[in-house]
Amino acid sequence: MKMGICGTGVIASSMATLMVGNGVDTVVVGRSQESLDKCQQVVSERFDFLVAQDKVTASQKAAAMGKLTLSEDYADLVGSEFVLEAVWENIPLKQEIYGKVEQCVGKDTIIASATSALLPDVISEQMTLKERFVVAHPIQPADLQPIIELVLGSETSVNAKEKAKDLLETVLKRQVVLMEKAAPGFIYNRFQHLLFREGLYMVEQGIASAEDVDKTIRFALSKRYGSIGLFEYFDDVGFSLHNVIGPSIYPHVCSDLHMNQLVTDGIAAGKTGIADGVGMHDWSNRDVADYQYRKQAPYLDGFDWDLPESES
Ligand SMILES: NC(=O)c1ccc[n+]([C@@H]2O[C@H](COP(=O)([O-])OP(=O)(O)OC[C@H]3O[C@@H](n4cnc5c(N)ncnc54)[C@H](O)[C@@H]3O)[C@@H](O)[C@H]2O)c1
Ligand SMILES: O=C(O)[C@@H](O)[C@@H](O)[C@H](O)[C@@H](O)CO
Repeated sequence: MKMGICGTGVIASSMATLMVGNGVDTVVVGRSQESLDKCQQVVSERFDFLVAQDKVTASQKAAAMGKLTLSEDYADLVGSEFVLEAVWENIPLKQEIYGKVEQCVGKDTIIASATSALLPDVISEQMTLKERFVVAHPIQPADLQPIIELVLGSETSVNAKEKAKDLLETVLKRQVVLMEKAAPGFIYNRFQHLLFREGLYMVEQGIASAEDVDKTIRFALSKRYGSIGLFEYFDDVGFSLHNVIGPSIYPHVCSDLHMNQLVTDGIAAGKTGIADGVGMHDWSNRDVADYQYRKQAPYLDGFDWDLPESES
């Protein structure tokens, strides 16, 4: 089995880890040797983490890394069953990438975008064979988090849908959520960005601190919906109470259609998050390594890759 990835960033690196970790011959196409080397380093570090967690042996890591090919040449994608585009969330760039990929792969190759929110019909509009295009939206940490949202374009064929779903489920061991209709942000990001917007709004309005918003999401909302479904609880409480409570809240939540000022101010000030040491939190006195571990920990029990064994 051969797959390809276009891009060398956060998602490309984690999806490359997932692919080679499930025995897939994987070609990562990047725009510079420097970015490709960085991608390979991140994949190696991902495996080092899994070795440290006793999920992968050093021999299995070596076998998996042996399935990773780095290239600046799209022609090396030839023979891929599935090519994932994971470049910047920029429509013209994505469309440029698809044009390059289509010149190098067969007509039955699935071309997928990892886009967080963009509509498949919009980003695939310049493609020659739109019927083989899908959105396959992973969720961080993309190599461990099992859910992947599969979003079809209006011209995506039934064969392409079935092939994409099968590859994601049987080869990459994902739990596929197949959208009934394409909608910007799909399911996950529509909810996540509502949470982001409202949390930012509450901090801006002095209603709550970033710390208390985090605490409420972590220890109340996530705990509840980590074991029961949103609508299971909705039915548990019953429509009548929601019918009273909901409308007493709705007029007071943030309904802005633009990004919160806190964020645009932070970008202007170079205070954009962990990368800058300060964002909604001051990371100078927070344990980033602990945060990164907590981000992965929930998925380690379910780790079930078909790891390749070393030939040696
Ligand atoms: N970061 C996340 O949490 C996340 C989660 C799910 C989906 N996504 C989506 O995945 C995609 C990639 O996001 P990311 O977070 O990995 O971004 P990133 O910034 O980490 O990586 C973007 C990559 O695009 C590459 N790139 C830019 N121009 C290029 C070109 N001309 N040719 C080839 N490569 C080029 C960059 O070198 C970089 O490797 C986006 O569509 C994003 O919305 C991101
Ligand atoms: O949360 C994720 O992993 C993804 O849904 C991403 O698409 C990404 O984090 C965006 O939400 C960032 O705004």
